[in-house]
Amino acid sequence: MGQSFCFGCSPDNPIGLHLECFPQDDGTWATYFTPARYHESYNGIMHGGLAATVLDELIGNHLLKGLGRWAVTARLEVRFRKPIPIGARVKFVSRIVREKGSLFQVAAWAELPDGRIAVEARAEMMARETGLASTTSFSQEFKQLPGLE
Ligand SMILES: CCCCCCCCCC(=O)SCCNC(=O)CCNC(=O)[C@H](O)C(C)(C)COP(=O)(O)OP(=O)(O)OC[C@H]1O[C@@H](n2cnc3c(N)ncnc32)[C@H](O)[C@@H]1OP(=O)(O)O
Repeated sequence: MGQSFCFGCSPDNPIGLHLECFPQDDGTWATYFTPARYHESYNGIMHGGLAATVLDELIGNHLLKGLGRWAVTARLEVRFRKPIPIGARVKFVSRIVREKGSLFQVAAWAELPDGRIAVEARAEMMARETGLASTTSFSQEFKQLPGLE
C-alpha cells in the first residue's frame, strides 16, 4: 500500500489536520482538535466545514481502525449548535448506531471544554471491499495528482 495523504489524519500531509483518533472504553472513538486562526470562519470561530471534516474523519477512522472496514461517506448531516472558539480544545466523539449490510449509520458530535455540544452529525458510511487509502493506486489511475509531485 502506498503512502497516505489523508487530509484528516496523515502525518505526511503538510497542510492536513494531523488528527489522532483513538478508541474509548465505551466503544466510541474520539479525537481532539484545537482550531487556530487559520481554521477560522468569522472572527474568532472555527469554520463549520472544517468541524464537519473532523467529524467525517473521525467516523472514517472509527470504522477502519475499530472494525477494519474501509468506508466512504455516503451522507453527512451536520447541525451546528454553538460556535467553536478559536483556541478551544474540542473533543470529537463518534458512535456506531446501526449496521445493515455494507451501510453503517454513525452519530458523532463535538464537545466544547465546558461539556456543551457544539456540533452534532449523523453519517451514512458505505463499506467497500478493498483498501482506499493508497495514493499509489490512485496515481496509477490518474498518473499525477496535483500537490503530490
Ligand atoms: C487513511 C485512513 C483514512 C480513513 C478516514 C477517511 C474519512 C473520510 C471519508 C471520506 O471523505 S470518503 C470520500 C467522500 N465520499 C465519497 O467519495 C463517496 C462517493 N459516493 C460513492 O462512492 C457512492 O455513491 C457510494 C459508494 C456511497 C454508493 O454507491 P454504490 O454504487 O456502491 O451504491 P448504489 O448507489 O448503487 O447503492 C447501493 C445500495 O446502497 C444504498 N445507498 C447508497 N447510498 C445510500 C445512503 N446514503 N443511504 C442509504 N442507502 C444508500 C442504495 O439505495 C442501494 O440500495 P439497494 O441495493 O437496496 O437499492
